Amino acid sequence: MLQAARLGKKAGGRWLLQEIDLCVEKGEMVGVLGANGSGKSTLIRCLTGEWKADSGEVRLKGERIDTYSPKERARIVAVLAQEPLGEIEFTVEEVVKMGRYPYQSRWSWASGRDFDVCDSVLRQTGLWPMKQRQLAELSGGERQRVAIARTMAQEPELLVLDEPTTFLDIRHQLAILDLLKKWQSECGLTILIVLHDLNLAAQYCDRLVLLKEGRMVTSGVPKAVITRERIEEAYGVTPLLMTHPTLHVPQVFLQPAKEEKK
Ligand SMILES: Nc1ncnc2c1ncn2[C@@H]1O[C@H](COP(=O)(O)OP(=O)(O)OP(=O)(O)O)[C@@H](O)[C@H]1O
Repeated sequence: MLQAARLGKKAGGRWLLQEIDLCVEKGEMVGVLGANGSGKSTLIRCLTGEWKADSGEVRLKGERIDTYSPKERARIVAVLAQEPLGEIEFTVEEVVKMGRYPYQSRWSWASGRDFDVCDSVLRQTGLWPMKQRQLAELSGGERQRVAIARTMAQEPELLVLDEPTTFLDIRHQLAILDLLKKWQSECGLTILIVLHDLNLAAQYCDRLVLLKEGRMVTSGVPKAVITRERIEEAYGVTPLLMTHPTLHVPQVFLQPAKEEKK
């Protein structure tokens, strides 16, 4: 579905990203991890064609990403950026309908299918009861759910999300990740997701990619990536690791720095 070879990005006279080789297979959920400033958003921007790479290349379904028109690309890839939706003057339903723009031409606005898809997405995301409300009236977490619903209405083959759970409480974090997982298994959706929560990443992702200072430290199944050595290397903290009692994936426990004995 998505492939990067020796990908690099430069800005302000330095390399933000270097030598990234990555392959995301159809139907996989791949998590991108790394400390603040390690290059996760830069990687996402280059992989989705928002930024042009300065070295290497990105291929989407075998074709170079820069050969797609924006509308062609939007029928394959939906992106949920890190910046939340602002307090724009639209209703929830209107924002979700914006997700249908790649399927509409100048001459044909919304069709019956566009309405059906939007209704189904509003119901699946629990937004149906608030569909007539103005976005400006919603909480940050509710607005985030609307943003996710808009990407779902786009019916992409590849969904790219940059920290989608940031503003959500634990119930809504799980609800959104469960919804993504259901969508992945029922429709063969491919997901690339930046997550700060290592435990959720281990629970939901098939594979993980760990970045440090713009380079890939390691990639692989959660058990291979979330190890004491790798976490220490990437984040500079020493975690306690245990295995999740039912899911059998690694889980990270943090501990305060020990005070020196006087
Ligand atoms: N347009 C830009 N010009 C110059 N430097 C940039 C630009 N955008 C990002 N950077 C720098 O590139 C590095 C990686 O930034 P990026 O946003 O990709 O990190 P991140 O891993 O997503 O961080 P966070 O977890 O804080 O969101 C940072 O040092 C950042 O300051």
